Amino acid sequence: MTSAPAPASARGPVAAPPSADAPLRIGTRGSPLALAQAEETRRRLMTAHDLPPEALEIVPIKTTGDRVQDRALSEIGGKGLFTKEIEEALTEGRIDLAVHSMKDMPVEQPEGLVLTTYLPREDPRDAFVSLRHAAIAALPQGAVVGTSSLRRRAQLLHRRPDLKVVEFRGNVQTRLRKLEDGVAEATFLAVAGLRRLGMLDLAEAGIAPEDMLPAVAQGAIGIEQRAGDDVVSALLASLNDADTTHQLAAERAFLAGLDGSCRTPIGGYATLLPDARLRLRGEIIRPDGSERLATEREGPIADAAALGADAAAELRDRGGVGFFDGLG
Ligand SMILES: NCc1[nH]cc(CCC(=O)O)c1CC(=O)O
Repeated sequence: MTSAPAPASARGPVAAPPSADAPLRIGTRGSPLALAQAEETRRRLMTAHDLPPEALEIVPIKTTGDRVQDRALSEIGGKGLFTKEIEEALTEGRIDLAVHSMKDMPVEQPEGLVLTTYLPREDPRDAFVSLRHAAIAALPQGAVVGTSSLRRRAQLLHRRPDLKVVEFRGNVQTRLRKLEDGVAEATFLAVAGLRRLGMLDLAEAGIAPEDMLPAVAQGAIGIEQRAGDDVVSALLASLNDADTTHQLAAERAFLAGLDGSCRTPIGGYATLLPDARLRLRGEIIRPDGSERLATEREGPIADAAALGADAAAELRDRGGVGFFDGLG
């Protein structure tokens, strides 16, 4: 027996808007930065749908990356460290959507989950943070710099092979204390994170992308949901930023083409041009900074992903097998 396609409401009565009794649950990491990003998402949903704050519940979730504080992130392994537990909660229906720093998101999502919404991107640049020095160029010979990012480490050593890089983990407050304690002369943080935390005054000016190419998706917040959850899709639809979507399509295709993970120093940043075009800059750097390979693509935004994949293929060929070997 055949039947007509099920109407959209076949899953039950037409969903009521989120309310204090049945709030929309927003999953996030519990760090101050992650909570600020979840709050921004909540504010945007409240404004877009005229909802009271109680209709949107923020649910903090601890991830492996939050739990493991004593080892370098690159040792524990790859991307997904900050997303796995949150995605499990989403799949199991304990939350309705998840807010992520796109920089920490693997290029592929687990079965049944989709990234549907990018908020307007914040400043993508890295910030130089130091209590004594104004910029990288002002650091004395042999100075110690703290970072846990393989990309920043490799980029820095490429420019300044004399510097010594030490592992620097923890949240912004922890890292600042380390600077005060003299563990390092300087560190780097994303301008976007500092701004969202209201701590931008800590940083000297952001570093121009020409001098330190940002990580793929740095500064962008993405919202993940269950595929086919029409209620959540409808609530999120008006929040998506088209420019950010095009930038990330190019950058994430570039990362995917390089099989990027936390273990690989990769920079990728796309900017929009007039006439619906886009420019992607990408680079790979050996972990010790000894070699940097860079490329650029320009084309219509409709080809964003193809431009990213093409740039990655070029660098893969030029770098050859083993380019990323030799992690210190
Ligand atoms: N890996 C941690 C992380 N993930 C996203 C940000 C910053 C915010 C952003 O890029 O949107 C940070 C901290 C930092 O790099 O300073």
